[in-house]
Amino acid sequence: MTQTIKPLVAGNWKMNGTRASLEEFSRIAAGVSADLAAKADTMICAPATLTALMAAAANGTPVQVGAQDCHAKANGAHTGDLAAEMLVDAGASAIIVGHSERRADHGESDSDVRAKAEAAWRAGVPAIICVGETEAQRKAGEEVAVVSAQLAGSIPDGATAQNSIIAYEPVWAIGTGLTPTAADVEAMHGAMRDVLVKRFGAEGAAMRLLYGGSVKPANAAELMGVANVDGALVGGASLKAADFLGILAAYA
Ligand SMILES: O=C[C@H](O)COP(=O)(O)O
Repeated sequence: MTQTIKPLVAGNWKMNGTRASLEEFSRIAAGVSADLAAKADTMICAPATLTALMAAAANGTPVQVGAQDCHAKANGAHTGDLAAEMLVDAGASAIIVGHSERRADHGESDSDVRAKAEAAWRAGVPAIICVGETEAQRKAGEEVAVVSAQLAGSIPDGATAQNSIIAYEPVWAIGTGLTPTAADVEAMHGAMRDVLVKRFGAEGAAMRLLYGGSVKPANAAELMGVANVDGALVGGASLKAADFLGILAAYA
């Protein structure tokens, strides 16, 4: 296990939440004790409409606020899009890029994801770069090859443990209640670590590798205890303080 890496448990609220949901966020923030914060970093990646409000609510708490996507460019005629700089200005301290829902819904390629990761760096925050195979790819035994290719194409040169966090999210495990076995997660995260060390050396060895896909309080301790799993990217269970704090209890 990569014991020296401080884990990160990041929630991804996806397209959920209005101003009324800030109460739930405040319950999350209130539940992260100083003791827990010393053991694991915590973050909620807000919908863009809530970034600034959530960042204000997070002020003085250990919980960071992240964003879920950004445009590759810093400004310009891109109606409806948001630059990384704008999200950081609103209070985001990290930006998810390449989530499988973006790849599927918006046709984002590895090179698009790479450009967005560079945009996050340009804005001064780490990119949370997502990869993961589909069910068909896993059934075909292609999962390591698929994820390795995504890592090669989506992570820019110059990635460090400070500017990049990698999230492995098998597409078939997202929102389904299905998870890979601990042995499957260990095999994948080990393979990812090898790829990262080969390309980035000590920085790759120190990079945080998150697991995402149906992480719940009931399975968090097992999944977070797997070698080379340095935290989680949590979707549905991050919307409820009790569930998110239940996942964090894996680090208590
Ligand atoms: O970004 C989070 C992942 O897509 C996981 O979502 P989930 O926890 O609802 O399965």
